[in-house]
Amino acid sequence: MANRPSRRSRLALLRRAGNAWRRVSPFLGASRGKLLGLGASSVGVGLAEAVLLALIAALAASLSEGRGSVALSLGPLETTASTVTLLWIGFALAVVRGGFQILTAYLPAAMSANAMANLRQQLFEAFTRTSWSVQASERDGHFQALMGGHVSSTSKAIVLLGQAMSALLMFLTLVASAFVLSLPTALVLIVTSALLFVLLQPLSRRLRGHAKALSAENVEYSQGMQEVVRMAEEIQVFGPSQEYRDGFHRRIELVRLPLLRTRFLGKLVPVLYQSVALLLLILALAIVAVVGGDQLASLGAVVLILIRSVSYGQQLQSAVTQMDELVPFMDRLRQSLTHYAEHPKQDGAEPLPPVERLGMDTVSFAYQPGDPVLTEVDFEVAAGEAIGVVGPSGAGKSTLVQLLLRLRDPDEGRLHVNGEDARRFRRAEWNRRVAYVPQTPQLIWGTVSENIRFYRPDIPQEAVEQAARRAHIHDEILALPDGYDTVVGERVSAVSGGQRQRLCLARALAGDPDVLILDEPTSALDVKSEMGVQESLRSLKGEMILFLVAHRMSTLSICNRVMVVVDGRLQAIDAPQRLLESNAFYREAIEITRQQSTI
Ligand SMILES: Nc1ncnc2c1ncn2[C@@H]1O[C@H](COP(=O)(O)OP(=O)(O)OP(=O)(O)O)[C@@H](O)[C@H]1O
Repeated sequence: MANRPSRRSRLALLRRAGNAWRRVSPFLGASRGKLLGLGASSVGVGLAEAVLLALIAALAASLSEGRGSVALSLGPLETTASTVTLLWIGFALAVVRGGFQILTAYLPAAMSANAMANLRQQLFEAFTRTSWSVQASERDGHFQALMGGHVSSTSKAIVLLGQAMSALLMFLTLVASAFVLSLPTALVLIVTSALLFVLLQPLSRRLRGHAKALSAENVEYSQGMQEVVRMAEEIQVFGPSQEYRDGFHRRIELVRLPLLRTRFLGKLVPVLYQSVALLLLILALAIVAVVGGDQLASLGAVVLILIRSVSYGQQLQSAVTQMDELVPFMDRLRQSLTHYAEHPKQDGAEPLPPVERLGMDTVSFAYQPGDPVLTEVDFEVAAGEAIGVVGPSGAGKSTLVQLLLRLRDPDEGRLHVNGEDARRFRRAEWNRRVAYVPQTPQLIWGTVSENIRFYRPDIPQEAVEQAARRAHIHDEILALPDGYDTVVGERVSAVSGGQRQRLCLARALAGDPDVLILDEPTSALDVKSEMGVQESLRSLKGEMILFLVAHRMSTLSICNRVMVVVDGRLQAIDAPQRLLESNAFYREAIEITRQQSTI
């Protein structure tokens, strides 16, 4: 029973090493070859060093005694050579060791840089391939935190893994050399290292706990930071109140404490290791002196090997400790990658024919089980129709749009195109034929042309300009300082709100879609800009299926039919004139609009 804790501790050490390896190895990818190279170079360093140390000890002994030749004892190999020869051999060994050492510095750096680039690509790919429901459920800043801190922590862990492996192999090579030179020395080395790891176990465990808290707080902090940038304009307008400042300061404080604890313990463990190791060494040397007897001849080499081993042991301990700090970051990164991969966008295999008819068959959808947002929605529209979508706030209009865009799939029922289930068709073609202009369109940092083309290099410049003409923005683009080459972006005021809306309309039209969905296309616009967008839509009518989600009833003037969505149910879908008679919500909304326009 008495030796139970220490056995458990030793097992814990093995577990820690295994855990670290299990966590880092999935991120190694193509770097495994480099890891093998690193292992080989480390053994090279260790061997060169062991022989060099024995040589130095022998040379020092012979020089102090003023002899011209040196009796060298390397375990079973006993030889005598001139001092000059041994000096040359020593010189060569030092150069060889230096060469291996350069490799042991280069390989972890290369592994880390590759891992950082690969991980970012992997993460980016996983994020873009995952479903909209997963992307939409993440808080702002989560992905940025993963791409930033978590990826660099993981690549740092790879450097540490390399360093740990190097230190371990050098340590083992020295232990093996010590076995050859002196059995008691080797035993002392093994016992000392085991004791050190056991003694430092509790501290390491605490360090892992603090590091986990730090990772969680870091994600929170990044999310908050993201909000600071995203809401910068509103904050400027509303004024950064004390409450806002206090909230952010609290976030900064929450990171401070686990950071302090993690950093402190991270530094303390190696320092303690050094002190305890030196104490144990003195004890060990005393034991070697007592039991070593005939080994005392090689005492110089033994001392040198002990000191070097302590240093490698310390490097190993320090690398493992630092890896412990990084484990939570790697865990979170792996969990996110798995989560993204487990929820891929569903795709169909068949090519999408031109959309003649589009509709829903008794579609129901819920974000949370048991809390339906759409219930048994049933309709069909034909090519060329313009359909308005109205309903009170929170009725489910935007959700309906997301289903039409195939960003989300119905829980029950089906979305159908030309009578076929939409899920059968390839998503890439759907994305091209079913275009969308969101409520608050976003511009990318790039030229006007790049904003309209939007990463679809197959769209020629003529099509870009044609789309701009159809969106009634071509002339205004030509009036910009560099025309289509003018750089615009989220915070560049080169374009007004109305122009931005029409630029995004041009973006949607550039792919020559069969279906165009506009979410509140004019809600944020002034009257003149609204008229511009209305004009564009009027000219598009009949060319494609148009869905106009609208709060402003004036937007509906071009619609053949209007859908009224109330409490997630499609209350009616009919011609505006008929709805005036048959639908209370529609009649009331029109009446309010009329009253407002006569004010
Ligand atoms: N991502 C989401 N997760 C959970 N619930 C959501 C989500 N998005 C919307 N909802 C809920 O679904 C319901 C319908 O929202 P939706 O945005 O579709 O309505 P809407 O008619 O477009 O509203 P508005 O006119 O105000 O934009 C609301 O109760 C809303 O809170």
